Amino acid sequence: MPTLGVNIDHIATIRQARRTVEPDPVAAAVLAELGGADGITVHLREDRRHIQDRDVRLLRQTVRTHLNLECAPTSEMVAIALDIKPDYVTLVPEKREEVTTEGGLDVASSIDRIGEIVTSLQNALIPVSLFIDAEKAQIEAAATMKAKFIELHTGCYAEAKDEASREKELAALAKGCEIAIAAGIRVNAGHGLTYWNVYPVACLEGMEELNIGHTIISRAALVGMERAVREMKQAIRGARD
Ligand SMILES: CC(=O)[C@@H](O)[C@H](O)COP(=O)(O)O
Ligand SMILES: NCC(=O)COP(=O)(O)O
Repeated sequence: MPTLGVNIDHIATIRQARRTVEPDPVAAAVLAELGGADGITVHLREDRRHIQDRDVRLLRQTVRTHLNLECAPTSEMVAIALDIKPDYVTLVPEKREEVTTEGGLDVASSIDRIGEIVTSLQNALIPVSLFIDAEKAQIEAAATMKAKFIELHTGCYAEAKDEASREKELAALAKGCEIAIAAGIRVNAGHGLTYWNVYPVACLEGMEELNIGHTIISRAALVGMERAVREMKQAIRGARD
């Protein structure tokens, strides 16, 4: 079974909605690890819409499992990664106006530019994962760059509208795993996975780690609601510890 990397971006989304100090993603990472997370993932976006530089620096010191820093392949982000030294870096595409990551990184069209970034990070002993679609040309480009990992983008699978399309997307992910593993690349996957659609992806041969965020943070907000209200009632009564 694959391991679970918990993406805590959207704890920071809630904090940034008020530009305050709570909820703290660093505290969320500790709780995620207590719950069994095998790794912590954060996406430091260029527009800093959720995770902040301070979060990544503190997480580097506090995460006890492994820290996966997702970032765009830009010189600013490479400099941050080289300074902070996460356990691995996942290069992802980024558009300022998008609501969430749309599609995988097109590494096949930028072998020289992205290959240089992969080499500089891996020379600094930071393994690189490339967040790509499960397409042969993209996987072969990742192999050319000698990236240690790929992360297969599961968004199309997650958004499939009917069973036939979901099966087609799952088959593409399975084929992607097969091609990558044959090329000596380790395989992770993520984006849009939920409690309801995760199992078939978890069963794919050779899948190492699933990075999951939004659905876990959403569920955490709901399963914690009753207790949070009870604690506020106690606080109003002056009875909170
Ligand atoms: C690359 C990826 O799938 C995650 O980083 C995801 O995008 C979560 O962050 P956002 O919600 O900011 O897109
Ligand atoms: N790389 C995918 C990720 O970290 C989490 O994506 P999501 O579960 O928030 O869609």
